Amino acid sequence: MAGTALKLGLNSQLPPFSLFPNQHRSSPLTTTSSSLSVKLFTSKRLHNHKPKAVLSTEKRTEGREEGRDGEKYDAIVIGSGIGGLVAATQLAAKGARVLVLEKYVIPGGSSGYYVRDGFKFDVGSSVMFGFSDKGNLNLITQALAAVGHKMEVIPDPSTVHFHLPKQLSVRVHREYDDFISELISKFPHEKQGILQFYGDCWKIFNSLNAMELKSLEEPLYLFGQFFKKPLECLTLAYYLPQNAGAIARKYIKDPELLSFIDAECFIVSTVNALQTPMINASMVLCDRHFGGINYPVGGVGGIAEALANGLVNMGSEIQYKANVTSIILENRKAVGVRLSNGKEFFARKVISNATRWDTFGKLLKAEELPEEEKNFQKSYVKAPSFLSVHMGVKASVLPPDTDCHHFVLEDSWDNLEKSYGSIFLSIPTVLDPSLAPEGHHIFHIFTTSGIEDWEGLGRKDYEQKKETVANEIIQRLENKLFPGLKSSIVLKEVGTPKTHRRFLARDNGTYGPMPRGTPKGLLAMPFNTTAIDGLYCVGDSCFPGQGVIAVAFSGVMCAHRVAADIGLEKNSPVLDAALLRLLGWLRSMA
Ligand SMILES: NC(=O)c1ccc[n+]([C@@H]2O[C@H](COP(=O)([O-])OP(=O)(O)OC[C@H]3O[C@@H](n4cnc5c(N)ncnc54)[C@H](O)[C@@H]3O)[C@@H](O)[C@H]2O)c1
Ligand SMILES: CC(C)=CCC/C(C)=C/C=C/C(C)=C/C=C/C(C)=C/C=C/C=C(C)/C=C/C=C(C)/C=C/C=C(\C)CCC=C(C)C
Repeated sequence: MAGTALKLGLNSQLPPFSLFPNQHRSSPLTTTSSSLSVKLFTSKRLHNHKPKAVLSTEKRTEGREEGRDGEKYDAIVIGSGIGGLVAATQLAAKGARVLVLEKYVIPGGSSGYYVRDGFKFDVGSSVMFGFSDKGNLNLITQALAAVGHKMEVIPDPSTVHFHLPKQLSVRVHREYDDFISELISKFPHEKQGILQFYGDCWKIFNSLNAMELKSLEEPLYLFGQFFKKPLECLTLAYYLPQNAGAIARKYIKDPELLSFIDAECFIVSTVNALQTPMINASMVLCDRHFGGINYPVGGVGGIAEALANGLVNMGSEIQYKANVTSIILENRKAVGVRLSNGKEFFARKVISNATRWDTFGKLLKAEELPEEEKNFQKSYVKAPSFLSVHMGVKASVLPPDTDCHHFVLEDSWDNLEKSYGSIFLSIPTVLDPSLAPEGHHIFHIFTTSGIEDWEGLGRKDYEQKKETVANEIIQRLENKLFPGLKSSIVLKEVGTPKTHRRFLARDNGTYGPMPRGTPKGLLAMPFNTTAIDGLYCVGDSCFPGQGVIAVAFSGVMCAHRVAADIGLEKNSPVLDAALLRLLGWLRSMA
């Protein structure tokens, strides 16, 4: 096997991840061969699979990576975002032999990290759901446990502090009663409506939390759950096609409170409540109080490192700098992948953690877009990307008791969904000071921004525009929350949608799918199987959508469906065909 073999440990010296093209540092890893292989042959395979006869021609064998024992892999996963890694590790834990191919030099994708001058920055969100030690929805804890890892976490006393028009300030406390009391104190005339709306969210959350979470595309599991938990399943089926905004309007009349619920939804879906599926809204609006928001010690990047490490410990592999450029089809069945250096790998199943736009627009570019994907693209568009500013600041700029996460929308609710309209800010050093040099904090600021704003500019104009737009955002934060912010900055790096596109390999740098109009809840969202036999998708362009916890669930679902298809889990081909047809029909109704 080409490439350098190395062991990935939690404390391994990984190269700094950079979202920033101009300042990207070279690292020891970047000077080695074109694809790095991480292997550890410690655990025994739990089963044996016969290789498929279709791989026998000379041309196909040339450059083909043979698996250990001369077998090919059970599954290849394209990309090591949390969605891809959870699918891979869950499969490995079930006994499959998996190969993960990652374009970049470290795992994690949007949940990666990079280091600059002693500051360790999370690339994407620092708000972590699913990390508690109770219930069924702590999917990150469970994903790590499946490969023998547990991370130390720091409980966040609040999820987010909202700073909204007309000086409306709401802190989402970890304790549900504290949050509800604060909200009712701002809207006393809507006490009943508030209790009813959030009460409905709890009904859904409790149903989700009562279920064993596996693939909704696997009939034996799905029918089993209906049999074991009929009420919970019917509750979920009832809410599946509904959106949070419509339900909020049943109980609440005050437009400002409805706008607040829009903001609650916007921070997780980048759309307003009327377009946010009720199941997704309930998941986040309740889990933040049930399991709470918990920050992993050492930063979010540790999750992907631990999963990659666990994967290798289970006898599977991950290769970095492995840029998949196409999925190999044979008789319209996905049988392998080809890298930019011409190398080919073959497996029984191929799982793409690239977005659906990248998977069907680039990796399968020769293929006509399948009907199901056309329908997906009719229902969903690419959400805008982000402008992100990572800063190191002097600690003195923080007022006492500053919360870790903030959402700022100053003047008008009309700006909520506009580019640069609202500002997200995370200060993870409030929870974990080890991420910055002593006496300093990290500010990770981001705001929605479309790629069209950044294209067609010369190098100098692009750099200048980054500076101008970032400074405006910083000025707004200085005016609203942190007097003296500008003069406290010791390090600043600005990433644009182009940066996200380049380093995360996401079409237009998109944050994920966004409904084109008012969706029927989650009904139109595709699961993991695709119209191409042998090809599965995982990540945020699959059910249930954006969010680290959401893509972790898509990874769990994908691994279960793939495991059933390769005989590692029970399956029933007759029921499979019927359920997949039914689900396809339901999606076409949405
Ligand atoms: N700023 C942010 O907060 C931000 C930005 C974008 C996405 N997100 C969130 O991150 C999560 C996305 O997780 P995910 O698991 O779906 O995906 P991901 O984008 O995190 O990871 C995909 C991985 O696949 C790799 N990849 C893509 N194409 C490849 C190819 N052709 N060959 C090899 N590797 C390839 C990428 O390098 C990346 O590491 C979602 O929750 C999303 O909403 C957050
Ligand atoms: C199939 C049929 C037809 C029927 C059946 C019925 C049933 C049974 C159903 C079931 C269902 C289920 C199970 C479902 C599930 C779901 C889930 C789990 C979901 C989840 C979700 C999640 C989410 C969405 C999440 C998200 C999150 C996010 C996005 C986050 C983000 C964050 C950020 C951005 C940050 C912010 C920051 C600041 C403020 C600073």
